[in-house]
Amino acid sequence: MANVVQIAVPKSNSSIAVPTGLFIDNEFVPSVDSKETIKVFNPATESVLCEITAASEKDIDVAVASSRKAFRTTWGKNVTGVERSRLINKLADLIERDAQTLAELESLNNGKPVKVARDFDIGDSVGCLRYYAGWADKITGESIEIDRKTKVAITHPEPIGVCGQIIPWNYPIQMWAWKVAPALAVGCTIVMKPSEITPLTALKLSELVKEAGFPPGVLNTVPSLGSVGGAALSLHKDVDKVAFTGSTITGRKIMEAAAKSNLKKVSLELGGKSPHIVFESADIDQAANWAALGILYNTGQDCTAGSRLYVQDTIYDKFLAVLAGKAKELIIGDGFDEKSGGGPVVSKGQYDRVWNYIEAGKKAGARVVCGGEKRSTPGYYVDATIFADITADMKIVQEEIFGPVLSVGKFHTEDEAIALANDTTYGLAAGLHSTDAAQCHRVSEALEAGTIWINQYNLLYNNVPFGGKKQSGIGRELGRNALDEYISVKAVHWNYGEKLDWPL
Ligand SMILES: NC(=O)C1=CN([C@@H]2O[C@H](COP(=O)(O)OP(=O)(O)OC[C@H]3O[C@@H](n4cnc5c(N)ncnc54)[C@H](O)[C@@H]3O)[C@@H](O)[C@H]2O)C=CC1
Ligand code: BAL
Repeated sequence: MANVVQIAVPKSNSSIAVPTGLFIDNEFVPSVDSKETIKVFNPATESVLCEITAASEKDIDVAVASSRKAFRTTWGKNVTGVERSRLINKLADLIERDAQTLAELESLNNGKPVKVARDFDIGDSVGCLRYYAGWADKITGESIEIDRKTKVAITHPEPIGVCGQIIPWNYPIQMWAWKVAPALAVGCTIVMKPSEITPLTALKLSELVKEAGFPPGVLNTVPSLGSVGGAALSLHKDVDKVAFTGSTITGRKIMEAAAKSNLKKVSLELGGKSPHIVFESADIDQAANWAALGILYNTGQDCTAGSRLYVQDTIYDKFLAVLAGKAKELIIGDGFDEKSGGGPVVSKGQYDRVWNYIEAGKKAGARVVCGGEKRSTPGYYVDATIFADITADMKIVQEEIFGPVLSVGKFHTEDEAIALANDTTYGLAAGLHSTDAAQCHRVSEALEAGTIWINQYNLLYNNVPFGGKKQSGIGRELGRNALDEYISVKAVHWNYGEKLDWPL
């Protein structure tokens, strides 16, 4: 297999050179013991883009050993926060320099529009790296008073060690940045396993990690099947922490593997079935804009997708009509077409999964307000689909779909809205629209979710923590809180004056 493949960029005469090997010790290398490859597809055309090396369990061992060596020698506690900050900022600069190419590659592999990948995913990722670069030299411990005459305790926030990072396919670059930035800022080393569905930008970013000047082994990249590389990382006895974003079912497997192996620290950012409530006092046009964004952004392939919408009965019909109009306005099309606001879903597997849910919704008797019909052209496209008059027992109301499929129901009282919203095993996010300030406060207090949006939806900021309650996850990403996920606090007790009388 070629070490580098050239991937043609549509509507241009250019191509993007993508390394196909495993990135270990700052070099692209073949597997040590396997000839397995991963076929990478373009979801807009259903065609194969290239084949890349699939890491085996032995390759994971090699990558972990390399990251351990770097942790003990060139990174970890061997490098100052100022230097870590400088390197992370340099990496951010290089990503910003290559934003257009990275966005085109992201679009080719994931389907999302180039402009969305460039201006949102990559723009946000650069900001994320810079935010954590700012933290790198400000991670301090404290001195704790015990007895001023004799003793003090000092805490040292130490990097936890070698981190396995397992990321999904819905935001391949952004999830990479959310994981990599705080880990590097603290001084951890990383074995990154991108999704087997979207590994290309993680490989391209690895070139920039080397160019930025990070020592070999600080960040290794090992594309692999989840059941091979992901499982091996989770079970590895020399991995100190696994950070994961993906499905709840896989999150559960990772926790089990951590428990069975070395009790490594685990942080999980999992699925959701997030409720979005519109009260009668809301600005209807604005609430409809946010509700449309909530379910259609990234073609609904978003852990925070506002996939259950509850509208007060007094405005239900009017709101549905406005919302359906907004949903039809968004163009879901080719990622290289400037007019597209959304692309295809990521894969044949995801396409089939989403259509199974749409069929289940129809069968269960939910009313189709818009969408719900397949296109006859190639590409894994799913048009915005809104189901109304839902009931709580329907599969489309209970389960995460991860596509542009919205379930809408009505409520009469505030208490009823809260009960419907919280009737889920998930707890990632929730939204509400109201112009009654007391109601905004009351309802946001009552909603069981890690993120609540009031009169907006789906906006996240690098300096605000993000994560789930209930079965949506453990731990927090973004903000200062994410640093704690990569830190092990050491307490040093220092005696400079107390004499111990013996025996007791
Ligand atoms: N919370 C989120 O952002 C995401 C949620 N999902 C949900 O999961 C559904 C299924 O998508 P999948 O791609 O199958 O998700 P998944 O959770 O299986 O995949 C996410 C990552 O986990 C890895 N993985 C898979 N099995 C593993 C294992 N046994 N041990 C360790 N790592 C493993 C995969 O290789 C990938 O890198 C989606 O339809 C969606 O509902 C999927 C991706 C992201
Ligand atoms: N939108 C938050 C990141 C995620 O979907 O995984």
